[in-house]
Amino acid sequence: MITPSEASTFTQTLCETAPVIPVLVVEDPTTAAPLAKALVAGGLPVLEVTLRTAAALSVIREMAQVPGAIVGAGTVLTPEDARNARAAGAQFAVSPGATDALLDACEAIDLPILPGAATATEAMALLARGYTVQKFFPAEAIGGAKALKSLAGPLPQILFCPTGGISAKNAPDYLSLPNVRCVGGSWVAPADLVANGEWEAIRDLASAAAKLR
Ligand SMILES: O=C(O)C(=O)C[C@H](O)[C@H](O)COP(=O)(O)O
Repeated sequence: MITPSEASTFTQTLCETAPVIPVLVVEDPTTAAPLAKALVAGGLPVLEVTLRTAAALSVIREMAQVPGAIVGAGTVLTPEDARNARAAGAQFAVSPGATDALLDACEAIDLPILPGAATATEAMALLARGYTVQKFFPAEAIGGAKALKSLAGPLPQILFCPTGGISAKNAPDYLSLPNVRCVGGSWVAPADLVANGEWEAIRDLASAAAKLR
C-alpha cells in the first residue's frame, strides 16, 4: 500500500532527478538495454516506457537491469496495466489522465503514480485525493507553458510534469516555471535513431536535454 502523499514524494524526487523524462515507445526489445544505457550515460536516468507496444513489458524488464536506470511505465490506463507494469519491474507509473480504479490499484500494489490532468477541475480532484505532483497532458495542445503559468496562481501547491509536444526548443519555457521541475518528451529517443542503433546520437540528445535546467 502506498498513500497518494507518499507517491507524490516519490514522483517529485523523480522530477528533480533530471529535467527531462524520456517517453519511450519501443518496438524491439533487443534495443531496450542499449537505449537505456545511452540515456543514462547522457544524464537522463528516469525512463518512461509506454505500454503502447507489444514489447513494452519485456522492455521494462530489460531496462530495469541497466545500472542507474529508474524505469517506469507510461500509458498506464487500467488496474491490469498497473499490475503488469509492477510485475515487470516498473518503479512508477504514468497515465495521461486518471480514474479512481487506476489510482486505487496503484495505491494497493505500492506503485507510485504520476497521474495526468488537463484542467483545473482535474488537477483539483487529484489534489483532493492527495496527489500534489501531476502530469500535465497534452501540454502544448492545451495551452502550453502559458496555461501552466496560469494554474500556478490558484494552485501553487501542485507540481506539474508537462508532456505532449515538448521539444528541446520549448522545454526551457516550461522549466522556468515555478510549478515545473521536469518535462516529459519523446524527442530524446527518435524512432529512426533507435531503429538504426545510433546510441551515441541518442546519448548526445540526452546530454543536451540534461543541461536544460
Ligand atoms: O503515452 C502516454 O502515457 C502519454 O501520455 C503520451 C506521451 O506523453 C506522449 O506521447 C509524449 O509526447 P511527445 O513528446 O509529444 O511524443
